[in-house]
Amino acid sequence: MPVTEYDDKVLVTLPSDASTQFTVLKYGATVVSYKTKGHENLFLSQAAKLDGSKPVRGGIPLVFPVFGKESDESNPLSKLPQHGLARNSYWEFLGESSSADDSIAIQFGLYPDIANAELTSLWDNDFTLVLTLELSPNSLRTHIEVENPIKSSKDLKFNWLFHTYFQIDDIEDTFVTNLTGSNVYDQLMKSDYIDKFPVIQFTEEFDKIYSNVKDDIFTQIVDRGEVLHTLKKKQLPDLVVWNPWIEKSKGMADFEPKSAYQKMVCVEAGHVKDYITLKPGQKWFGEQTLCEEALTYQAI
Ligand SMILES: O=P(O)(O)OC[C@H]1O[C@H](O)[C@H](O)[C@@H](O)[C@@H]1O
Repeated sequence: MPVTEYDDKVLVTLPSDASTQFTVLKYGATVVSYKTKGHENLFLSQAAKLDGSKPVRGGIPLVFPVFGKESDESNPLSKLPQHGLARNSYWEFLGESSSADDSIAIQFGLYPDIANAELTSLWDNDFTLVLTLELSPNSLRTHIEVENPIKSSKDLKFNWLFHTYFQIDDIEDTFVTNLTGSNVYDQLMKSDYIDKFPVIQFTEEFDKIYSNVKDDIFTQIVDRGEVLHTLKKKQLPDLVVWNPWIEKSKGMADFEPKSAYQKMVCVEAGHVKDYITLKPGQKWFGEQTLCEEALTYQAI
């Protein structure tokens, strides 16, 4: 059975090989597991809340309409908590959207009348989100379409980000490639610069936004020369790279075991350096694909 719906989640398996599969919670439409031939690609904290009591610490949480916290109090988005309301709302499961000979896709929708009411009361905007999750033998494609409904009375301004937690073997043997030459904003140092290093390595807490990364660049997570994950994207110009390291891990109650910072890295594709603006009736889409590619160095 390629698509199995439960009360709180949906399990999707590849028609030709059930060990290639993903599981997505209806809460936040959060993918919490993505396995390729039985191998788990995503990190999920052992203390992650999967009961809808708080956003999931792991998998692929969805960030909308704001990345981080908007500090300008004149901006209505400043009323929302960090990373907005998509990851802490129950989405509507819309069923199977397509299936080819060896791929299968399902969709979820989110709109104000089913979103987290406490948060939509703080941010009074109309929106229609349709998330498509497509599984193929060697990839998981996540596609988001955002619409400002024609009946809306105002422009829709928003960020979007797939907050992907990748599982790795050892953070100190891991690097992230193909972001050399990008504009970087270091969220810890609060500084902007051009990245000159050939690869990203990790020796401490790391929290940087790489911006204006072209869609033909694909980012790879590499462990001692072996490519663990490849991320491709469309219409998502920014990549956030984050590892909480020791102290920040200690400060997150839902991050367990505390040593797990060594087993994960977030590489998050999004549009976060400025807001996308849609007039009533307009649509936008963004897409990421987690796939398998040989080690490929691309000059920026
Ligand atoms: O704890 P959360 O709200 O899920 O945020 C977790 C992390 O998300 C992103 O990676 C940000 O760049 C980090 O600054 C933030 O700490």
